[in-house]
Amino acid sequence: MIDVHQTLLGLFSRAITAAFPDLPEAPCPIVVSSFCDYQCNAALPISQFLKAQGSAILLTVKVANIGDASCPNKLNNLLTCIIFLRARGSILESQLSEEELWKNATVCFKTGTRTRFKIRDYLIPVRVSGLSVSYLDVTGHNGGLQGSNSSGHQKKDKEPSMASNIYEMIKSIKKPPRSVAEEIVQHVESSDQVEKIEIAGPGFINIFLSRHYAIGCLKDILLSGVKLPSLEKRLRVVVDFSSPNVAKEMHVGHLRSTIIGESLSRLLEFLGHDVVRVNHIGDWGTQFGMLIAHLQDKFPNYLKESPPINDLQEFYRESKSRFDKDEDFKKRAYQCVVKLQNFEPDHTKAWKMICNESRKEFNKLYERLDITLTEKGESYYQTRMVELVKTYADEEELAYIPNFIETDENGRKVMYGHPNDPIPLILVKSDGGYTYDTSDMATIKYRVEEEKADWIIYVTDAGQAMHFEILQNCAKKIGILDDTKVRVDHVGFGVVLGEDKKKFKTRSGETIRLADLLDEGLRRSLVKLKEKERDKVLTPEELQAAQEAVAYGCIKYADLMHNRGNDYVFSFDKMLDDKGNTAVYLLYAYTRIRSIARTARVTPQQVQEAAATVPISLDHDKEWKLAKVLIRLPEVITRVTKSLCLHQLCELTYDIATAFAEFYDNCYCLEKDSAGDIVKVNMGRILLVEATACVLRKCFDILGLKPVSRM
Ligand SMILES: NC(=[NH2+])NCCC[C@H](N)C(=O)O
Repeated sequence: MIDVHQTLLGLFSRAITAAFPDLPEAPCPIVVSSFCDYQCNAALPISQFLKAQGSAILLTVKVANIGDASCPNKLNNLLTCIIFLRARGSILESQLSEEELWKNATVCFKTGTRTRFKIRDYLIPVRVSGLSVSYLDVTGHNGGLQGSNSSGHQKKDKEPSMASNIYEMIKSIKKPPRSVAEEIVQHVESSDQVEKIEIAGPGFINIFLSRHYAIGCLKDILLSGVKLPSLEKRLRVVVDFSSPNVAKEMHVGHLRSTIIGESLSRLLEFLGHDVVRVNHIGDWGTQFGMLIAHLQDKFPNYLKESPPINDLQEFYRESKSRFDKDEDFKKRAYQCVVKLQNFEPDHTKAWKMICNESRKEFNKLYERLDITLTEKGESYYQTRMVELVKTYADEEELAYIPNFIETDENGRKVMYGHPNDPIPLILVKSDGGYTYDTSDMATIKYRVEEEKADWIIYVTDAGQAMHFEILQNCAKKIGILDDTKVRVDHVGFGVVLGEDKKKFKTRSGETIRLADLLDEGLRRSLVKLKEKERDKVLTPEELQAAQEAVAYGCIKYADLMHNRGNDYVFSFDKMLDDKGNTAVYLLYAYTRIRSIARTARVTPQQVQEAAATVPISLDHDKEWKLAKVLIRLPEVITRVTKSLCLHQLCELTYDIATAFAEFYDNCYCLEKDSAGDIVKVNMGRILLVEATACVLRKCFDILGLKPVSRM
């Protein structure tokens, strides 16, 4: 499967270059294209809007015939445009906050010439699916397409002046838009994907996707699976996620990191990258001093006999309270840290025991949620931290290298990566100990130099954004990181809230144990299944598989479907609803799809044979609509690779399920006689159904949902 959207933009990019060879050799963010069927043209207000942003606009390419027609035609250009920007503003997503978008939207509205609407009244409820906004490089520079701005690699400083120059050039073409459009269309190479191109109104280009092409594409899916073209360059990607802390509790924040990190890893693996999934657990640091000291007191025989610590969190609380109250204990705790950091054998053994207890708990959770991770915690970097500090923060050595590190008024060795950084990175505490910063600095060095990472992704709560920003700045400054060679992303996420919109806690105000949360999910999903009397229909094995798929699937999906930057409200009631955008709805859609071939008694073998000979049926509107959603998968994957926002893939998955539901309601795959016996099987449609199952399964796989055939 290829990214049709990109391909079409490439096609037009080349056509524009051919039609206007004098346009300067520079990337020019110009074109807005919409994958949309509706009538309204959004060109004018979008142009105004983008021009105000300093972008040059040549023309709007409207890719018609893809997507759905849910956008009411009556709305005028202006409204359409704003809905459009709001619905899928990939340009805006990374540049403008929602608030700024609204500000601009209003400006746009005010400068428009049409009737005034109360924009907000119209906008919010409209769901415009199947729209995309992209930059198009007019000149073919950079191989034709300018990546979206969200990758962070764009040379932002050059852009505005370049864009306005180009804008001037474009104005100097001095042709009416319609003849500009005609000229461009004349230069479009013939393409498999395009059925026809029409010029509409004052000069909008409408591209109609070819059904023949779509049929071929779906047939490929049936015959060789959902596959993407091979990568230009396979990257080594370190995804640092989950990363709970030993002995402290693993909380919902870690759950989010685990879910998002796992899905991102799956997505990047699907693309063909070499993904290293790292669990950077907090298994080092001063808290181990008190834990070891407490272990020695509580289980003096620990070296001979494994201590029965069954509640590690309670153990942590006990040692913490001793540490806070008892000066002698505190002193001993500090000595233990020093011994541990010097790898003294008995202390190392005690430390290992404590870590093992934690690890058992973590692993149970990973197993339940089907998470794959390799542990390489903070402790792994101990000798590298020593080395790092020696190289960059040693008093004697400092004479020989540029003076990056300073000693602050508290006697800490600190470093500013950028003069604007509000706080420094703390490499060495006043007592000589290392910090979270020190270990992350040593880690980034290790990942670049030894792990040979091309891309490092940190998945943590948004609260750590500043830490990673400063870390990157410092790493660049001392030459550990070259950000033109290594891409670094902090994938931040918001807080999980309870239904009362406050921090997610138990009724009595304690942090929720993740194992309890999963158990509760299982309990509730079983209740739901029983309400529907599924226990009477399914075998015990099927029932259990459904129960787990629903419980774990709904927790994961509820997390992933929200824009990760926002806080989200954890509600079992909402996530277990079988109507609306939930895992339950999607899982049911999948079982329904699976049941069609089963009812028709068409075997997988027969599907394969038919795929090679019978044409897939795409004549009916609803068939066509479903097909168009299915072939958007590569486009969405590309987008998520840039934004690292998985809700975009959730949206597509939901779009597929709803397009399928419409198709299913309108198009019979089987014809039955009055006795209920099948008299005819529409194989062309069965093939479409099976292709839908393939694409949906791929989406499920990335999102961590387990498809079940019966539920
Ligand atoms: N390299 C990193 N800093 N990874 C993230 C670690 C997350 C940390 N253990 C926490 O619980 O907040």
